[in-house]
Amino acid sequence: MSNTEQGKKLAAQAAIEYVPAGSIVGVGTGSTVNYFIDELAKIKNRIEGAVSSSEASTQRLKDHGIEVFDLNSVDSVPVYIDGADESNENLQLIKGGGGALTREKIIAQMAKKFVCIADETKLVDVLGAFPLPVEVIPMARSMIARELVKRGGQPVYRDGFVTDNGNQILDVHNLRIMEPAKLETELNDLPGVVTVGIFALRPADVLILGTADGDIRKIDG
Ligand SMILES: O=C(CO)[C@H](O)[C@H](O)COP(=O)(O)O
Repeated sequence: MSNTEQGKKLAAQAAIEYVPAGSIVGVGTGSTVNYFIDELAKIKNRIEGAVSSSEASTQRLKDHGIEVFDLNSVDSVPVYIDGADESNENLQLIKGGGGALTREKIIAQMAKKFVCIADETKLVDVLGAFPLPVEVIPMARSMIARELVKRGGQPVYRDGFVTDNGNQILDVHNLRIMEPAKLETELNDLPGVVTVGIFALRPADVLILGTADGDIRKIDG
C-alpha cells in the first residue's frame, strides 16, 4: 500500500472515535471515506445507520448491511465524516473531486461536528492548486464559465460526467484562493451555480491527517 493510501486509511480509522453510539452517521464520498465505511461496518451494531452524500457511498454502506436513511427523515446528524481535495490550516476545504459536493455540503451544514479525513498531502497553505469544482445547471454552463474567467480562473468542463443531481461540473484551474469565504459567497450568487466546492462558510471542525510515517495528526478548528 502506498504512503498516500496508508495515510487515508489511518485517518479513516481514527475517525471512528467520533462516532457516537446509537447515532445516524453522516457519510461523505471518495476513496478515504471508503476506508471509513469499511471501518464503520465493524461497529455497525453500535449505530442506528447513516445518511449518505452519494449513490456510490449509499451502495457501499448497504453492501455492508448498514441502513441508509433519507435525509428528510432525520432530525439531526451528530457527526459527518468526509474527505477533501485540499484543506488549509483554518480547515477551509476544497471538495468535489468526486463530484458529490452538493450533497456533501448539505450534510455538512446539518452536522453538529464535521470531521474531515485525509492523507497529509491534502494540507496546503493556500487553496486552489486543486481545480475548484463548481456544480452548475447545464443550461448555465457557458455563462458561468465566462464569469469564472472574469475572476481569473480557467474553467474546464468535466465532459461526460453527470452529478447525482443531474447537473454538470466545471473544474476551475489557476486559482489562488486568498479569501475562501468571500469567493464562496460570490460564486454562490451566480444564477445557475448549484454548489461551489469551497467549504469555508461551513469549514470542518476537526481535520485528521494520516502521515507517511504511519502516524496521525489532528487539527481542531
Ligand atoms: O469531495 C469529495 C468527493 O466529492 C472527496 O471527499 C474528495 O474528492 C477527496 O476524495 P479522496 O478521498 O478520494 O481523495
